[in-house]
Amino acid sequence: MTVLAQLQRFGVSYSRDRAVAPALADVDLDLKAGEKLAIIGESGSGKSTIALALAGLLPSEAKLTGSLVWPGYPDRPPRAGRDIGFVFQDPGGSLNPVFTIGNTIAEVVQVNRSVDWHAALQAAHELIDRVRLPDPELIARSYPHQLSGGQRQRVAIAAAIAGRPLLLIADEATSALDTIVQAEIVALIRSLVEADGMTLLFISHDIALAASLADRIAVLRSGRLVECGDTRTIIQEPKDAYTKQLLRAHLAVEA
Ligand SMILES: Nc1ncnc2c1ncn2[C@@H]1O[C@H](COP(=O)(O)OP(=O)(O)OP(=O)(O)O)[C@@H](O)[C@H]1O
Repeated sequence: MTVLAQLQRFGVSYSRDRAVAPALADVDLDLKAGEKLAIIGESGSGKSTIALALAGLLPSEAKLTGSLVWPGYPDRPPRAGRDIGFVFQDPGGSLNPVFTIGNTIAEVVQVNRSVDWHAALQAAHELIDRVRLPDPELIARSYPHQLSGGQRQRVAIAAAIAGRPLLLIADEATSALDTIVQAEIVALIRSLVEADGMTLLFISHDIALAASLADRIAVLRSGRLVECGDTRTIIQEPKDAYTKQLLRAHLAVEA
């Protein structure tokens, strides 16, 4: 597999109240083209910071160290919105409440695919169908508040893939959903990513959920990468004490 993005001794520090706080330090991580990579770790471990760095969306005051390169894109790194689609935890927050679902998705299509509004709306209906929402015509005319949380997340996924991205980043995309809807959304993400040959970065605090989807798992703790390997090895033969702790905590919750 070719490397899509490569982090080497990569670090990010945010300034807060004139103090500089490291959010990531010395991270060495390759994101391979076409893989499903999960990043797991507790709240504040730096997961979203990696996602924002890849998407070029870190705040301008963030201080970067080490390197982040896209070997296949030496002149222009992939751009968020078109080349990189994002799905966040709170679909309500990423959908404009006064736009219909159809207009929201069509706008993303139009911005990224240089088509007229009619074609963009048509593509929006097709995307609504692709994320397996019933009655695309009706959904397209609906507003976000008229949908359930799971349906809104499907819409957010449709908007995220509307620009035909090469990389989809799902940042705690299922955390606000109940277990059954969570499994449905994970299955949807998997099928879309595999059908379109996208690379997936799946960010979660839930090691079991990550294992159900990912080819590889990277474990972050306090801004440092403690372990990274293929999913089976991480789950069956974790090397790091923190990974073992995450697995034990999951088993305790299951019990
Ligand atoms: N814009 C910012 N300004 C200052 N500090 C920030 C900023 N964004 C994140 N941080 C800090 O950086 C650290 C890593 O945050 P990050 O959001 O990457 O972690 P996370 O693992 O994604 O957490 P969560 O699962 O809660 O979203 C945290 O200590 C956080 O408070």
